[in-house]
Amino acid sequence: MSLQSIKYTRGSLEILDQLLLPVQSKYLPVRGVEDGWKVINKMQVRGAPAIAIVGCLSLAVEIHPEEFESKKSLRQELEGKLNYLVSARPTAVNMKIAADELLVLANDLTKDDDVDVAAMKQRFLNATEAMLKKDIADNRAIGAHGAKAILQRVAAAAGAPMSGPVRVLTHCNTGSLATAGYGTALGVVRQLSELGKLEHVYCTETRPYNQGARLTAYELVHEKLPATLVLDSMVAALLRAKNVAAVVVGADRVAANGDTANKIGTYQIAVVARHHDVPFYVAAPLTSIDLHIPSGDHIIIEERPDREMTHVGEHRIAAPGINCWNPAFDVTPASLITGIITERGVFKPAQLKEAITKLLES
Ligand SMILES: CSC[C@H]1O[C@H](OP(=O)(O)O)[C@H](O)[C@@H]1O
Repeated sequence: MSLQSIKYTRGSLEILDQLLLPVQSKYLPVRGVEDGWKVINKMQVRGAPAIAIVGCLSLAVEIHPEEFESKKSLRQELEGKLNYLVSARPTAVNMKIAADELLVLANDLTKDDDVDVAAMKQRFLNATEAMLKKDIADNRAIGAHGAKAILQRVAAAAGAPMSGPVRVLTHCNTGSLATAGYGTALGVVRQLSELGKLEHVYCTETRPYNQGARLTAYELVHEKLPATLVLDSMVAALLRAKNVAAVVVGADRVAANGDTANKIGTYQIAVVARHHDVPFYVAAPLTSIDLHIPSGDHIIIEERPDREMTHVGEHRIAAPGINCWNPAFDVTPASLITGIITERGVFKPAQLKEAITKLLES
């Protein structure tokens, strides 16, 4: 069993085909941007951070063997292919943010007379490769901030100086299979476990792609964490019966006001959590936060093929001819979010824009 979603050395990229998990662990070669776009669009690799990393590394492996006649021609190639990669899936912002940052780098290097075209290509390759280590470091920081925030919140609610082990609920897959490693919301779960403070983690099935049943359960079993799979329809009954201390989920795009687009079903979990007075946290790196949009109303929600709902593999489970609505994400309003856990700290939605702006300026 492997939890490494991405295998990369300079000139070579492979991704773990997540459509085959948990039954088969198979790596696919990604030889360039066309392959990168396809494996992202087909969700053979998925997860907001992993999408950006695989997209950018697919460009890196494509340009690695190429010689460019000028910096201008290299920059033009980079811009066209980065924009193409952004189109693979519209909701997660990470690929767009990565593309914008790499284009700023390409423009700066184009203008720098002390940098020749070979050096410019090397600098670009270095920048894409740095995303792998940075993502894992960010996730460990998210895990630490998130575990501390949840334990402090639980202790305060109990009027106790410290919290004992807690039960948490998570949705979809936000672990090593959605990132370069460790995970975001699942990174918080891992950190709680490392602190000896994880009594139990519940993961939802997450229909129709079943990221929870197929991927999160795979990760949790692999690491022998105390975990139980629940159906998406069980969340209200779970929060009523099982003393869940907190909900922690991932994000695909967080708007400036804290509204958060995440896997379909997240919104109704947040509503149920509010009804049961269970704190609801979003765990997301700064690379998932889009300060360019004021609210969740501006987030494009990807709609995916009906077949993802009507079939499980080759087996039809829905009546032929029935209409389907298959949005891959929904938007949870900031009013239902207790805190947004990032690698730079935990922020209330109302604090987010000012706090992140200051961090980005510093
Ligand atoms: C850290 S992954 C963030 C996010 O991405 C997943 O969506 P998908 O599986 O469609 O790529 C899910 O919404 C996770 O919460």
